[in-house]
Amino acid sequence: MAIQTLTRNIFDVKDLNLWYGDHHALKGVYFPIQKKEVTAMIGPSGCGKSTFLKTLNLMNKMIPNVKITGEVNFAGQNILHSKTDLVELRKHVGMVFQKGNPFPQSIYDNVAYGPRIHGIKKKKHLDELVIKALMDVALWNEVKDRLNAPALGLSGGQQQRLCIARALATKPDVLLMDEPTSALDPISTLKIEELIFELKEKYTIVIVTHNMQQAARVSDRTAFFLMGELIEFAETSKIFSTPKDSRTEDYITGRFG
Ligand SMILES: Nc1ncnc2c1ncn2[C@@H]1O[C@H](COP(=O)(O)OP(=O)(O)OP(=O)(O)O)[C@@H](O)[C@H]1O
Repeated sequence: MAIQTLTRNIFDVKDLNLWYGDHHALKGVYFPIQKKEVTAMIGPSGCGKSTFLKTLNLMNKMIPNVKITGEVNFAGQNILHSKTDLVELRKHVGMVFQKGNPFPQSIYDNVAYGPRIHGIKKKKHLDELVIKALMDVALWNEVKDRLNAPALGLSGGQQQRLCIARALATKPDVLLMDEPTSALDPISTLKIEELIFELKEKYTIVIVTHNMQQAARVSDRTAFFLMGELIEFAETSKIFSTPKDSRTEDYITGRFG
C-alpha cells in the first residue's frame, strides 16, 4: 500500500451500505477523509458511527451475516475486495477502543505486540519502537522504570495511552478511535485530547465521540450520522455554528427526538 500516491483524501468511501442480517445499518454513505486531520463522528446511539469506523479497517467483516457493498478506497484500493490482506491493512489503520484493553502482559510486551506480529524480532529495533511509541503518547516518563510490570497495573488513563502506543508501534497512517475517553476522568480525558492534537501532525485520526464539546475541541471536520445515514459533513466550526441540515442543528442543540 503505497500511500504516497494518494491525494489529500486518505480514505474515499463511496455509496457504502452495510447490513447486519436484515438490519440496514449504513445507507449509501459517501465520506472522504482527509490526511492528517482529525475527523469526528457524532450522532445518537445506534446511528452507525462505530459500524462505519470499524468498516475502515474491516473489523466487522468477520461478523456472521454482515453484508457490505460500495467502495472503501484506501491507498488507492477498494479494501472491500476479497483480496485485501487484513493484517497489512490493520498495520496501516490502527484502532483504539472505548475502554483501554491492554493485554495481560507487561507494558513492554503490549507495545511490542504489533511489531512482533509484523516480524520484527531484534531487541534493539523493538526497544526503539517501544520507546518511541511510549514517548509519542507522553507515557514514557511514567513507565520507563517499570517496563516489565503488568500493563493492567496502570491507571485507566495510562492504560488508554498505552493502547494508543500499542496502535502507534506499527507506524500506522490512520488511527481509529471509538469513544476513547468515555471511560476516563476529566484529567485523563484532557490528556488524551491534547495527545490527539499532537498526533495529527503525523497521523490521520477518525474519532467517534458522544461528547460534542470534545468533537468541537479536537476535530477539524465533523460528520453527523442519523439512522445509518451521513446527514452532514463539514468543517467542525461550520457544523457547530451554521449547520445546513435542521436535523444536525436539532442534534447539536440538544433538541433531538
Ligand atoms: N454485531 C452486530 N450485530 C447486529 N447488529 C448490530 C451489530 N453491531 C451493531 N448493530 C446494530 O447496528 C446499528 C448501528 O450500531 P453502531 O454500534 O454502529 O451505532 P453507534 O452509532 O456507534 O451507537 P453507540 O453510540 O450507541 O455506540 C444499531 O442498530 C446496532 O444495534
